[in-house]
Amino acid sequence: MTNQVTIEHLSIKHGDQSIVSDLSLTIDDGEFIVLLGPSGCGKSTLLNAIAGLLDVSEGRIFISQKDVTHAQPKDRGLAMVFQSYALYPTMTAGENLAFALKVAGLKKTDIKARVDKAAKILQLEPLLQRKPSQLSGGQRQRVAIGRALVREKGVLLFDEPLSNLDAKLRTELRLEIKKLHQLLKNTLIYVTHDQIEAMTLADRIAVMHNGKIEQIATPAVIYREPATRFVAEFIGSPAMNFVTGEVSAGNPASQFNADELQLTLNAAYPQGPAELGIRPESITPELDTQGEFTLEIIEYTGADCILWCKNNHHTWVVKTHSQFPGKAGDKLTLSFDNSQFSLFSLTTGKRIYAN
Ligand SMILES: Nc1ncnc2c1ncn2[C@@H]1O[C@H](COP(=O)(O)OP(=O)(O)OP(=O)(O)O)[C@@H](O)[C@H]1O
Repeated sequence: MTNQVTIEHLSIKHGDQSIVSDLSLTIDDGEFIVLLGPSGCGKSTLLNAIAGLLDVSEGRIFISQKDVTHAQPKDRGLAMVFQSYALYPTMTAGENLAFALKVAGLKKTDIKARVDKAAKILQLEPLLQRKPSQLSGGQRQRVAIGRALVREKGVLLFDEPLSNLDAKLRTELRLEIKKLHQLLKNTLIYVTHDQIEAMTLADRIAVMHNGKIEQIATPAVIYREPATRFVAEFIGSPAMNFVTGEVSAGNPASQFNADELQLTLNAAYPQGPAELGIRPESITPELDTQGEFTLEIIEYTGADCILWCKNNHHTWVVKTHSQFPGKAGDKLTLSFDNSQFSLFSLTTGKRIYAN
């Protein structure tokens, strides 16, 4: 049986407020999908609807080709991991892992086999006798993940599982989740507002905004070819630079003209007003006493330097190597990579593609 998840024209309301509207999405068997978006965009609402924890107003949800739109959570063929762990505090880690299987009436030997297997995968064997209060945050979350694994469901849902952990533990557990997916190949739907988590874990990222999916694509496509201005600005740190101007004809390539920038593009694009977006690492700085840009601030981050450069009242954020010799007040020339940029419509915010 394949563990595909299909969502068709899903709408969810709270009172008369629309939280998710007409959303459709197909998640392939074994795929790792991350739902990413700013706070309040509806990610958890969508996940909870898939889990069966809230009612949907319109639309259908299919799991493994079965219509589960109105099915009980336990009958959907999925298991969920929550941000808050939700472990039973009076039970040991081992009892927490076994609990749902006991309730489901599994034989003792089967329960032990499944608990032992999950404990081995998650390196929980030495901790099985401890209560949650005797575990660290990372260990508790591993128990919570184990509790979902022992149920041996084809679809796993994760709701911001790492957000209660400190940065180092988050990185460690992120890797464990990735390994886990490579090993088990479950279909995995993972909610986060952390773009590093999304970029590193996902086969495809669904970027959400106001209850809709703005773009669903591989991390590389989301980063290099954002479909909308919103996605372009939301993904990447420091954020993409934007400048409003005019695309004019040129043969074979168009020209982009703004007060702050004139750039010959790499191909012919539809003429007219547009917004150009360019990532900080697609701009190359060079010290030049005759340069038109002034270096206002230089930030050293260890691996890189972030430069804040000004011309015509516009500030450009540039990412360069950590050995860059400039200092505040220096004059610069900036070279803009004309193969690594995005153009957006000023009216719709949608990406403008070459003719
Ligand atoms: N029970 C509820 N009643 C009314 N409004 C709700 C309810 N639950 C959520 N909302 C609203 O629905 C919207 C989406 O919430 P949701 O929790 O899905 O967002 P999210 O993208 O997961 O955000 P976060 O990252 O902050 O968890 C928010 O505006 C929220 O205020």
